[in-house]
Amino acid sequence: MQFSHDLSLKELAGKILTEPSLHMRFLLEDKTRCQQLFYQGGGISLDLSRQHLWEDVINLLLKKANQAGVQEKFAAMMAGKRVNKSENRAALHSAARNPDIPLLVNNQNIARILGDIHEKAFEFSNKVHEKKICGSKGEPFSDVLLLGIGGSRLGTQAVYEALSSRHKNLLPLHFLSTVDPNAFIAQTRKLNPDTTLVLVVSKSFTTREVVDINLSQIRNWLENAGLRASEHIVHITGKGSPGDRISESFCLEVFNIFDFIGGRYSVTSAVGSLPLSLAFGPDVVKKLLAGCREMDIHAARSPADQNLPLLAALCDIWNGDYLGFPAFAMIPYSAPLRYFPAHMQQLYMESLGKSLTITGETLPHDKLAMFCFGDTGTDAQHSFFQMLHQGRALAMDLIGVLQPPPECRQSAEGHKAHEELWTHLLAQADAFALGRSEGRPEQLCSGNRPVSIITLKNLMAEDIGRLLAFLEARTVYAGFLKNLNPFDQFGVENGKLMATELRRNFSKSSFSSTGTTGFYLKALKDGYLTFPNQNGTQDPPM
Ligand SMILES: O=P(O)(O)OC[C@H]1O[C@H](O)[C@H](O)[C@@H](O)[C@@H]1O
Repeated sequence: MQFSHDLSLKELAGKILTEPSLHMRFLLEDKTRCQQLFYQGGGISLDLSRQHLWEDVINLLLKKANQAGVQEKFAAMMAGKRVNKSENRAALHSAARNPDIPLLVNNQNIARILGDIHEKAFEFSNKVHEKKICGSKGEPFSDVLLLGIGGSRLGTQAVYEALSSRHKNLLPLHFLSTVDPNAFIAQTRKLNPDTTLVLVVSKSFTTREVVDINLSQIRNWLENAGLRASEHIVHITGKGSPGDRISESFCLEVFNIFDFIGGRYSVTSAVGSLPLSLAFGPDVVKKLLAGCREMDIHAARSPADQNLPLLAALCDIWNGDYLGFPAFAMIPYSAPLRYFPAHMQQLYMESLGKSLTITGETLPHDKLAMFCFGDTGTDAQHSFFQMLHQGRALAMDLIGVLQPPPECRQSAEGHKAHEELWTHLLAQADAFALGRSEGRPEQLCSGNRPVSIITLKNLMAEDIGRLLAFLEARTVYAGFLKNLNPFDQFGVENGKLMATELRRNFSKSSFSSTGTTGFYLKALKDGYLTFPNQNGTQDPPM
């Protein structure tokens, strides 16, 4: 790429979109380039060869990272500095996986405090498994129902599903998040209240859906079955929250989480360690934490040009801010990873969905973070991939798992299925990159879509920990590169405030709310029988 010397990232981006010789199909012919863009670290690999990258671009991106001081900021985060400026808090999710290395913040060893809570969770889980803690009728627990939403549910569910494929499930976990009564009915229908342990996970313990509606429905469900609800309910909540200051007559046990670990970063706090140790036993959780720790160390200590989460974040900045891709799709070619895209949606978009920098500048529209969405392969190929091949171009993350499930060792069909899965992953990666230049006009594909391939060795707890911590560190690095605060979420508050006002109107039967909102409130108040209409009059009952 001779001409690229002395050009800025913006000028290079302009060339990429107009210069035919820079099409991915030519870049991929350069084997040395491909080797250089294949990275390993923290127990995973990251293949950036199908990105619009070559040495000069990488160097300019690394220079940008250096100027922004992102590695210093990352180190400050891990050391407990108050990197969450708007809330004046530290962001110490990494301390939750490193209990043996003291981390002193305000004369308190935070790592030990978090480690002791894990120990308490492990002890509690062991007692449940040993049937020393049972339901109020004396029956051993057979199921765990987790009430929680957003960061208090998504990460744990993603990890639970992933671990279920390789680790023995001692107790099944069920999840109830939304306030929709259909969800409550569907979940409780399949559970026996006598043998159900309920974990209420809410950092604030003020989230209406969880602690006001679903928890009271669950209490009634337990009490109507003749049980003492308090002996079936455990709180996982913020230190000092309303759920922490509760008397023993209300719940069996309280496990604390802290304001220095945000919800979407909280899987490796008690938010995940208690449900996951109930589900798989403490040893599996310890391995999950060890996998996270390995990636945390890689993310904190590797030089920038070998640092996988930082390189992935730089790629996000390059694709979004310079090349103008509006979104990236995360596609795990692995059914057990099916909830990771949902977890990443919250992690990435709640962390980076902001337009004001830490220093108060407004980001221009074309510098806002990309959307993130996803689904599993090969299913996604048969739903929305058509658009990605020939419609609006996006960036893609394809995630593959090297080793097939152990059951496949004895089965030729199983091996064949695993190879077929990888064939699809690689075929899609190449199809997005190379496109199709021969055939009828409607068959042509322009290609040149950026794709990263992330590979895990297996789906053991350590592998899942590495992936989890990689996604977290990549998100944090992207936030630091954009000079955003990746740890607050004030936008979410606005919807909550609006709901408070509507709830008030609803209870006063006041239907003068904005626009058509009053029509809906009235229709609901009228007994759910009619569609809302403009006149406030009733349509005939359905
Ligand atoms: O754990 P809770 O306090 O119930 O909060 C649950 C969720 O609430 C809000 O929607 C926040 O935006 C999320 O970050 C948080 O994870």
